[in-house]
Amino acid sequence: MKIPVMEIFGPTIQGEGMVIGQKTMFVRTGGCDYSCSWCDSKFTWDGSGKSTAMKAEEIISSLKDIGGEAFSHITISGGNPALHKGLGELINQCHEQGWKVAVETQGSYWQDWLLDIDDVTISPKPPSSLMTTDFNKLDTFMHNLKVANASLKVVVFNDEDFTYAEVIHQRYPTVPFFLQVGNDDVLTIDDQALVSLLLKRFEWLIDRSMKSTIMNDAKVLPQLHALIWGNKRGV
Ligand SMILES: C[S@@+](CC[C@H](N)C(=O)[O-])C[C@H]1O[C@@H](n2cnc3c(N)ncnc32)[C@H](O)[C@@H]1O
Ligand SMILES: Nc1nc2[nH]cc(C(=O)O)c2c(=O)[nH]1
Ligand code: SF4
Ligand SMILES: [Mg+2]
Repeated sequence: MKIPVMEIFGPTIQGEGMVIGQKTMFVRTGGCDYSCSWCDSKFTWDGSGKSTAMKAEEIISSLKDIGGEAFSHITISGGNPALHKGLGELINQCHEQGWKVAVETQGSYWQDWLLDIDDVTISPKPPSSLMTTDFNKLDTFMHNLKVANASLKVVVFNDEDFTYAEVIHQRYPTVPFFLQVGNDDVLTIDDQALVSLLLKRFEWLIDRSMKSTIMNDAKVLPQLHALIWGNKRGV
Protein backbone atom coordinates (compact mmCIF):
# COMPACT_ATOMS: atom_id res chain seq x y z
CA MET A 1 0.00 0.00 0.00
CA LYS A 2 1.40 3.43 -0.90
CA ILE A 3 1.56 6.36 1.50
CA PRO A 4 1.41 10.06 0.49
CA VAL A 5 4.65 11.55 1.81
CA MET A 6 5.19 15.33 1.95
CA GLU A 7 8.74 15.28 3.32
CA ILE A 8 11.34 13.11 4.97
CA PHE A 9 14.01 14.88 6.99
CA GLY A 10 16.52 14.60 9.81
CA PRO A 11 18.14 13.60 11.93
CA THR A 12 17.03 16.48 14.12
CA ILE A 13 15.75 16.72 17.68
CA GLN A 14 12.12 16.13 18.53
CA GLY A 15 11.12 19.66 19.53
CA GLU A 16 7.84 18.81 21.27
CA GLY A 17 6.16 16.71 23.90
CA MET A 18 6.91 13.42 25.61
CA VAL A 19 10.27 12.71 23.97
CA ILE A 20 11.47 16.29 23.52
CA GLY A 21 15.20 16.35 22.77
CA GLN A 22 15.21 12.84 21.26
CA LYS A 23 17.26 12.50 18.08
CA THR A 24 14.80 11.48 15.37
CA MET A 25 14.05 11.36 11.66
CA PHE A 26 10.68 12.77 10.48
CA VAL A 27 8.28 11.31 7.94
CA ARG A 28 5.50 13.82 7.22
CA THR A 29 2.39 12.45 5.53
CA GLY A 30 -0.06 14.45 3.41
CA GLY A 31 -3.72 15.15 4.14
CA CYS A 32 -5.64 16.17 7.24
CA ASP A 33 -9.29 15.83 8.34
CA TYR A 34 -8.84 19.09 10.32
CA SER A 35 -7.95 22.60 9.15
CA CYS A 36 -6.67 24.35 12.28
CA SER A 37 -6.57 28.13 11.96
CA TRP A 38 -2.98 28.24 13.22
CA CYS A 39 -1.65 25.00 11.72
CA ASP A 40 2.11 25.29 11.23
CA SER A 41 2.03 22.58 8.53
CA LYS A 42 -0.79 23.84 6.29
CA PHE A 43 1.12 22.78 3.20
CA THR A 44 0.21 19.17 4.09
CA TRP A 45 -3.48 19.78 3.42
CA ASP A 46 -4.17 23.18 1.76
CA GLY A 47 -3.00 22.22 -1.74
CA SER A 48 0.16 24.34 -1.60
CA GLY A 49 2.43 21.31 -1.15
CA LYS A 50 2.91 18.18 -3.23
CA SER A 51 3.03 14.64 -1.87
CA THR A 52 4.76 11.60 -3.34
CA ALA A 53 3.07 8.20 -3.14
CA MET A 54 5.68 5.89 -1.60
CA LYS A 55 5.81 2.23 -0.56
CA ALA A 56 7.11 1.38 2.91
CA GLU A 57 10.36 0.00 1.43
CA GLU A 58 10.92 3.24 -0.47
CA ILE A 59 10.46 5.29 2.70
CA ILE A 60 12.95 3.05 4.54
CA SER A 61 15.53 3.53 1.74
CA SER A 62 14.95 7.27 1.70
CA LEU A 63 15.40 7.47 5.50
CA LYS A 64 18.75 5.66 5.12
CA ASP A 65 19.81 7.87 2.17
CA ILE A 66 19.06 11.05 4.12
CA GLY A 67 20.06 10.03 7.66
CA GLY A 68 22.77 7.45 7.03
CA GLU A 69 23.24 5.38 10.15
CA ALA A 70 23.09 8.36 12.51
CA PHE A 71 19.59 7.67 13.87
CA SER A 72 17.45 4.99 15.55
CA HIS A 73 14.13 6.81 16.03
CA ILE A 74 11.44 7.84 13.55
CA THR A 75 8.63 10.33 14.12
CA ILE A 76 5.62 10.12 11.83
CA SER A 77 3.70 13.40 11.67
CA GLY A 78 1.52 15.19 9.13
CA GLY A 79 -1.15 16.14 8.36
CA ASN A 80 -2.94 13.39 10.20
CA PRO A 81 -0.91 10.18 9.83
CA ALA A 82 -3.87 8.19 11.22
CA LEU A 83 -5.70 8.68 7.90
CA HIS A 84 -3.30 6.15 6.35
CA LYS A 85 -3.83 2.45 7.01
CA GLY A 86 -0.69 1.65 5.00
CA LEU A 87 1.59 3.09 7.70
CA GLY A 88 1.28 -0.24 9.56
CA GLU A 89 3.71 -1.79 7.08
CA LEU A 90 6.19 1.09 7.48
CA ILE A 91 6.06 0.78 11.28
CA ASN A 92 6.81 -2.97 11.09
CA GLN A 93 9.73 -2.35 8.75
CA CYS A 94 11.14 0.40 11.02
CA HIS A 95 11.00 -2.03 13.94
CA GLU A 96 12.77 -4.69 11.84
CA GLN A 97 15.55 -2.13 11.36
CA GLY A 98 15.74 -1.76 15.16
CA TRP A 99 14.30 1.76 15.10
CA LYS A 100 11.70 3.14 17.51
CA VAL A 101 8.66 4.90 16.10
CA ALA A 102 6.67 7.86 17.42
CA VAL A 103 3.47 9.34 16.01
CA GLU A 104 1.77 12.75 16.23
CA THR A 105 -1.99 12.76 15.73
CA GLN A 106 -5.06 14.65 16.95
CA GLY A 107 -7.14 11.64 18.06
CA SER A 108 -9.92 11.93 15.48
CA TYR A 109 -9.21 8.67 13.57
CA TRP A 110 -8.21 5.26 14.88
CA GLN A 111 -5.80 2.79 13.26
CA ASP A 112 -4.81 -0.55 14.83
CA TRP A 113 -1.16 0.19 14.04
CA LEU A 114 -1.26 2.84 16.79
CA LEU A 115 -0.85 -0.06 19.25
CA ASP A 116 2.58 -0.81 17.71
CA ILE A 117 3.89 2.75 18.19
CA ASP A 118 6.55 3.34 20.84
CA ASP A 119 5.54 6.95 21.67
CA VAL A 120 2.03 8.15 20.74
CA THR A 121 1.26 11.86 21.11
CA ILE A 122 -2.40 12.82 20.93
CA SER A 123 -3.04 16.50 20.47
CA PRO A 124 -6.75 17.43 20.75
CA LYS A 125 -7.45 20.91 19.42
CA PRO A 126 -8.53 23.86 21.62
CA PRO A 127 -11.12 26.53 20.64
CA SER A 128 -8.56 28.89 19.04
CA SER A 129 -8.00 26.28 16.31
CA LEU A 130 -11.68 26.73 15.29
CA MET A 131 -12.02 22.92 15.32
CA THR A 132 -14.61 21.13 17.45
CA THR A 133 -13.57 18.06 19.43
CA ASP A 134 -15.81 15.02 18.99
CA PHE A 135 -15.50 13.69 22.54
CA ASN A 136 -17.17 10.38 21.64
CA LYS A 137 -14.43 9.73 19.09
CA LEU A 138 -11.70 10.90 21.45
CA ASP A 139 -13.02 8.70 24.30
CA THR A 140 -12.98 5.66 22.02
CA PHE A 141 -9.51 6.57 20.76
CA MET A 142 -8.12 6.95 24.30
CA HIS A 143 -9.84 3.74 25.42
CA ASN A 144 -8.33 1.75 22.51
CA LEU A 145 -4.89 3.15 23.27
CA LYS A 146 -4.96 2.11 26.92
CA VAL A 147 -1.97 -0.23 26.85
CA ALA A 148 0.22 1.98 24.68
CA ASN A 149 2.90 4.47 25.74
CA ALA A 150 0.84 7.60 25.08
CA SER A 151 0.65 11.23 26.11
CA LEU A 152 -1.70 14.14 25.57
CA LYS A 153 -0.42 17.51 24.37
CA VAL A 154 -2.62 20.59 24.11
CA VAL A 155 -1.46 23.75 22.34
CA VAL A 156 -2.56 26.86 24.23
CA PHE A 157 -2.95 30.40 22.86
CA ASN A 158 -5.30 32.00 25.41
CA ASP A 159 -7.39 31.52 28.56
CA GLU A 160 -10.18 29.72 26.74
CA ASP A 161 -7.65 27.21 25.36
CA PHE A 162 -6.25 26.78 28.86
CA THR A 163 -9.69 25.89 30.21
CA TYR A 164 -10.07 23.37 27.37
CA ALA A 165 -6.68 21.88 28.34
CA GLU A 166 -7.92 21.50 31.93
CA VAL A 167 -11.02 19.67 30.67
CA ILE A 168 -8.87 17.27 28.60
CA HIS A 169 -6.43 16.59 31.46
CA GLN A 170 -9.29 15.90 33.90
CA ARG A 171 -11.07 13.64 31.43
CA TYR A 172 -7.99 11.37 31.00
CA PRO A 173 -6.22 11.87 34.35
CA THR A 174 -3.84 8.89 34.08
CA VAL A 175 -2.35 9.94 30.72
CA PRO A 176 0.85 12.05 30.94
CA PHE A 177 -0.13 15.60 30.05
CA PHE A 178 1.80 18.33 28.23
CA LEU A 179 0.96 21.98 27.62
CA GLN A 180 2.56 23.48 24.52
CA VAL A 181 3.16 27.11 23.64
CA GLY A 182 1.22 28.20 20.56
CA ASN A 183 3.00 29.92 17.68
CA ASP A 184 0.61 32.38 16.03
CA ASP A 185 3.16 33.78 13.60
CA VAL A 186 3.97 30.72 11.50
CA LEU A 187 5.00 32.77 8.46
CA THR A 188 7.55 35.23 9.81
CA ILE A 189 11.21 34.85 8.87
CA ASP A 190 12.27 37.31 11.60
CA ASP A 191 13.63 34.67 14.00
CA GLN A 192 14.64 37.14 16.73
CA ALA A 193 11.17 38.69 16.92
CA LEU A 194 9.58 35.23 16.86
CA VAL A 195 11.79 33.91 19.66
CA SER A 196 11.02 36.86 21.93
CA LEU A 197 7.28 36.48 21.23
CA LEU A 198 7.40 32.72 21.90
CA LEU A 199 9.38 33.16 25.12
CA LYS A 200 6.81 35.71 26.35
CA ARG A 201 4.03 33.26 25.56
CA PHE A 202 5.97 30.49 27.31
CA GLU A 203 6.27 32.64 30.43
CA TRP A 204 2.53 33.37 30.31
CA LEU A 205 1.73 29.65 29.97
CA ILE A 206 4.03 28.78 32.89
CA ASP A 207 2.41 31.50 35.09
CA ARG A 208 -1.07 30.35 34.11
CA SER A 209 -0.25 26.68 34.87
CA MET A 210 1.33 27.51 38.24
CA LYS A 211 -1.98 29.05 39.34
CA SER A 212 -4.05 26.05 38.21
CA THR A 213 -4.70 23.31 40.78
CA ILE A 214 -5.73 21.05 37.89
CA MET A 215 -2.28 21.31 36.31
CA ASN A 216 -0.30 20.10 39.33
CA ASP A 217 1.06 17.16 37.37
CA ALA A 218 1.37 18.76 33.91
CA LYS A 219 4.54 19.53 31.98
CA VAL A 220 4.84 22.91 30.26
CA LEU A 221 6.94 23.04 27.10
CA PRO A 222 7.82 25.32 24.19
CA GLN A 223 8.32 24.07 20.63
CA LEU A 224 12.09 23.77 21.00
CA HIS A 225 12.67 23.64 17.24
CA ALA A 226 10.84 26.98 16.80
CA LEU A 227 13.17 28.60 19.36
CA ILE A 228 16.23 27.30 17.50
CA TRP A 229 15.20 27.43 13.83
CA GLY A 230 12.09 29.62 13.78
CA ASN A 231 9.56 28.66 11.10
CA LYS A 232 12.12 26.93 8.87
CA ARG A 233 10.84 23.73 7.27
CA GLY A 234 12.60 20.35 7.37
CA VAL A 235 14.20 20.79 10.80
C1 LIG B 1 1.38 19.82 12.45
S1 LIG B 1 0.68 18.76 13.66
C2 LIG B 1 0.58 17.19 12.78
C3 LIG B 1 0.01 16.06 13.61
C4 LIG B 1 -1.49 16.10 13.91
N1 LIG B 1 -2.25 16.59 12.81
C5 LIG B 1 -1.76 16.94 15.14
O1 LIG B 1 -2.19 18.08 15.00
O2 LIG B 1 -1.52 16.44 16.24
C6 LIG B 1 2.03 18.43 14.81
C7 LIG B 1 1.93 19.15 16.13
O3 LIG B 1 2.11 20.54 15.90
C8 LIG B 1 1.20 21.24 16.71
N2 LIG B 1 1.01 22.57 16.12
C9 LIG B 1 0.51 22.85 14.91
N3 LIG B 1 0.51 24.18 14.68
C10 LIG B 1 1.03 24.76 15.77
C11 LIG B 1 1.28 26.11 16.16
N4 LIG B 1 1.00 27.13 15.34
N5 LIG B 1 1.84 26.35 17.37
C12 LIG B 1 2.13 25.30 18.22
N6 LIG B 1 1.92 24.01 17.91
C13 LIG B 1 1.38 23.74 16.71
C14 LIG B 1 -0.04 20.38 16.69
O4 LIG B 1 -0.93 20.67 17.75
C15 LIG B 1 0.58 19.00 16.83
O5 LIG B 1 0.77 18.71 18.19
N1 LIG C 1 12.20 19.31 15.29
C1 LIG C 1 10.88 19.14 15.10
N2 LIG C 1 10.12 18.66 16.10
C2 LIG C 1 8.80 18.46 15.84
N3 LIG C 1 7.87 17.95 16.68
C3 LIG C 1 6.69 17.86 16.05
C4 LIG C 1 6.84 18.33 14.75
C5 LIG C 1 5.75 18.29 13.76
O1 LIG C 1 5.68 19.13 12.86
O2 LIG C 1 4.91 17.39 13.88
C6 LIG C 1 8.18 18.73 14.61
C7 LIG C 1 8.99 19.29 13.57
O3 LIG C 1 8.56 19.59 12.46
N4 LIG C 1 10.33 19.46 13.87
S1 SF4 D 1 -4.79 18.61 13.04
FE1 SF4 D 1 -2.57 18.93 12.93
S2 SF4 D 1 -2.00 18.93 10.73
FE2 SF4 D 1 -4.24 19.00 10.87
S3 SF4 D 1 -4.69 21.16 10.64
FE3 SF4 D 1 -4.55 20.78 12.86
S4 SF4 D 1 -2.40 21.10 13.44
FE4 SF4 D 1 -2.51 21.00 11.21
MG1 LIG E 1 5.75 21.16 13.31
